[in-house]
Amino acid sequence: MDNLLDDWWPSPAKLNLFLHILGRNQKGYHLLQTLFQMLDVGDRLAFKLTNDAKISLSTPLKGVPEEENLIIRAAKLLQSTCGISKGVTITLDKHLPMGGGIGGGSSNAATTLVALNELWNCKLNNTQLAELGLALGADVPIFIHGQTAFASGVGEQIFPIQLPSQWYLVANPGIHVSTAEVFAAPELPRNASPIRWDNYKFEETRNDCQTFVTNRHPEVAKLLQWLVHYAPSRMTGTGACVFATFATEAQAMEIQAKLPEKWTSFIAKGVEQSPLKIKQQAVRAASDM
Ligand SMILES: C[C@@](CO)(OP(=O)(O)O)[C@H](O)COP(=O)(O)OP(=O)(O)OC[C@H]1O[C@@H](n2ccc(N)nc2=O)[C@H](O)[C@@H]1O
Ligand SMILES: Nc1ncnc2c1ncn2[C@@H]1O[C@H](COP(=O)(O)OP(=O)(O)O)[C@@H](O)[C@H]1O
Repeated sequence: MDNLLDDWWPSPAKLNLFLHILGRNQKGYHLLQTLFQMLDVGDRLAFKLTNDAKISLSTPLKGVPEEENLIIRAAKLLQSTCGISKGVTITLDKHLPMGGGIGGGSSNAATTLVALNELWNCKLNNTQLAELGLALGADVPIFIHGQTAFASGVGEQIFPIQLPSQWYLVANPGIHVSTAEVFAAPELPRNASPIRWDNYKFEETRNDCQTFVTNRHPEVAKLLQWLVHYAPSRMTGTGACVFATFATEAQAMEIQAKLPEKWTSFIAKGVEQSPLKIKQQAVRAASDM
């Protein structure tokens, strides 16, 4: 792990170990039950404060205009909410595939809110930060709380849990799936019965977006068929990434070594507390000293 007090702030990935769609709210957003598994790997961001009010990103993302980048949007939202006169230049070290269902954009937004809350001394608590973050994306609150958790509502009602230690091989079919496009599909099932968290078993759950996405994108179906031969596997979020579950890192590495080269992949450990939460606690402890 990086030095907890260096300039980098982690921006980890998540998996949805299952995703059930229960219905829709008045705004048309889907009401879900899901299990967010925090991972120990992801992007990282660094923040250099400036004395003018300008907010900029020194590492633009291809295909994402600066004003639409969730990092810039998060920084501007916090700056205006807290009446901050300082600015910041942000550096993004991007590793996570975009549009993969592993939450990269939402995680980047959450890391920006958490880091700048400390660096600008805004003094918001995590509940307030999560409320702000929800305006940027449904997945931002879970990354602010930074804990593996069951979630309901649009993902903002969070119930942290402990899972047995697990390793994941996360594979990318090389395509980008739009969340908005999946949720706009008329054929998506939207009538799941609520499950009780204390009865959770992976094999009794599913991802309600998976059939639609695998029908629409045969490459996701092929990848899933390949992985499921070796380990329990499923699509995460609205895709396109797929994960396979293992008890040890060595088992995950063994299957990764067999994965056809056309599919990229990474191995991650499932963690109870995200690297961002651990960094936030370390920075707060250091400033209390
Ligand atoms: C479905 C999930 C599960 O983790 O996965 P991925 O996007 O990571 O795959 C998320 O809740 C996604 O959250 P996020 O990616 O932040 O979505 P948003 O930007 O808020 O929404 C994009 C669009 O998807 C639709 N949307 C999103 C979330 C939701 N619960 N119901 C919806 O109908 C809305 O049309 C919205 O305009
Ligand atoms: N900082 C960012 N990182 C990644 N994607 C971003 C970012 N800011 C805006 N986006 C936009 O959000 C979309 C979804 O990205 P991402 O969160 O990685 O996927 P998903 O929601 O499927 O996990 C991207 O295709 C991109 O257009």
